[in-house]
Amino acid sequence: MTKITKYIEEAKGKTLFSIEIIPPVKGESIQTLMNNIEPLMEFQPPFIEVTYHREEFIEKVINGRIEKIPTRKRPGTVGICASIMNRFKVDAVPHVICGGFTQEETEDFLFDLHYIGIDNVLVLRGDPVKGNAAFVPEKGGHAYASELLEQVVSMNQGKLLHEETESAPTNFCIGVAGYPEKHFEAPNFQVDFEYLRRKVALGADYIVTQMFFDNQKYFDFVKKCREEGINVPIIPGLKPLATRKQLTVLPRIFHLDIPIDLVNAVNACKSDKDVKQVGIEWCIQQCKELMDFGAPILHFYTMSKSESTQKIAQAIF
Ligand SMILES: NC(=O)C1=CN([C@@H]2O[C@H](COP(=O)(O)OP(=O)(O)OC[C@H]3O[C@@H](n4cnc5c(N)ncnc54)[C@H](O)[C@@H]3O)[C@@H](O)[C@H]2O)C=CC1
Ligand SMILES: Nc1nc(=O)c2c([nH]1)NC[C@@H]1CN(c3ccc(C(=O)N[C@@H](CCC(=O)O)C(=O)O)cc3)CN21
Repeated sequence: MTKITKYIEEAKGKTLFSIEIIPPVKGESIQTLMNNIEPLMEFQPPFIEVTYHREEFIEKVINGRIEKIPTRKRPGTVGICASIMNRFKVDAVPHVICGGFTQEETEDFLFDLHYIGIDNVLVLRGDPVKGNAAFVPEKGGHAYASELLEQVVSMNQGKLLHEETESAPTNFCIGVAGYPEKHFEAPNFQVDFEYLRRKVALGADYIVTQMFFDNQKYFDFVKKCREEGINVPIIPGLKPLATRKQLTVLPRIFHLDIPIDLVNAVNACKSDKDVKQVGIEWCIQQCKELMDFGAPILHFYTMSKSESTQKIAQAIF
């Protein structure tokens, strides 16, 4: 399988299209997911990213006592990756997270990916368990994406956690997350930026950004990275706005600003059907500017729904 950085090199400046999907809720048909990916394949994404979802805790009454049961709402990241590679003949890029994994479990997980022919991973810390305010690392696991990244780099060098002898090296191309409007937990932009710098210094091959609705945030971020010697590709992450509720939900979850013109356009809408159209048009405009700027790839957070992304891709590719 091909490395993301190679796809970018081979495109020779042409902007590529990629998508991110989430595994289905357990019990839902995988066919629904495939039916949503299918219409986006005409835009030839070289890869599809697949998110990873950690356990959640549900409360159940067992023998008269309330117990917390760990359960996974969206299992199957590795299986979905394999399925996508088989069916669409594109690369799948799984998210690999720190949360819920010991280092040993991470090592085994990475071997599974390696064995099914995955050569790209997006290395993340991951979100806190649903309902918890703060991220808590697993005992014997990683607390930050940079630590997990070091483990992947070691495996690429044939070094395992506990084996004395050298292992056959893996060959992962490693992506990391970057935040044009800073990560929500970081005390300020500069502090967050220093951690990004560390991730790249340790061997990250490319950056995928958090979503943004104001291109200037991305332009400034890229400029800052280049000035500070971060020279890896910076892939913008885009989410077409789809509901009025997202005007408040997205800033709350992701700590990003929504430009006044977009807010006004959404508030002028009569229904979410109209909001969807506004979201599509806004995103098309963003994409055009990002292409002119020379963004290597436009990466869409589709949430496994194809409609808005398909319309946007039709307008720009
Ligand atoms: N493309 C994207 O933007 C994506 C982002 N995410 C989410 O992003 C969130 C964070 O993940 P990452 O950015 O991978 O985490 P990270 O480990 O790089 O950073 C997490 C937070 O810790 C801080 N930090 C990093 N290293 C530190 C250190 N050594 N000491 C003290 N503080 C440190 C950072 O400033 C940031 O606030 C997660 O919630 C993840 O699920 C998920 C999927 C894609
Ligand atoms: N902190 C964080 N966690 C993630 O999992 C994540 C990021 N950031 N940023 C990049 C991608 C994009 N992701 C997402 C996640 C959710 C929505 C979303 O649309 N959420 C719902 C609201 C969900 C809620 O109410 O909890 C929405 O209606 O917009 C979009 C992109 C997942 N990834």
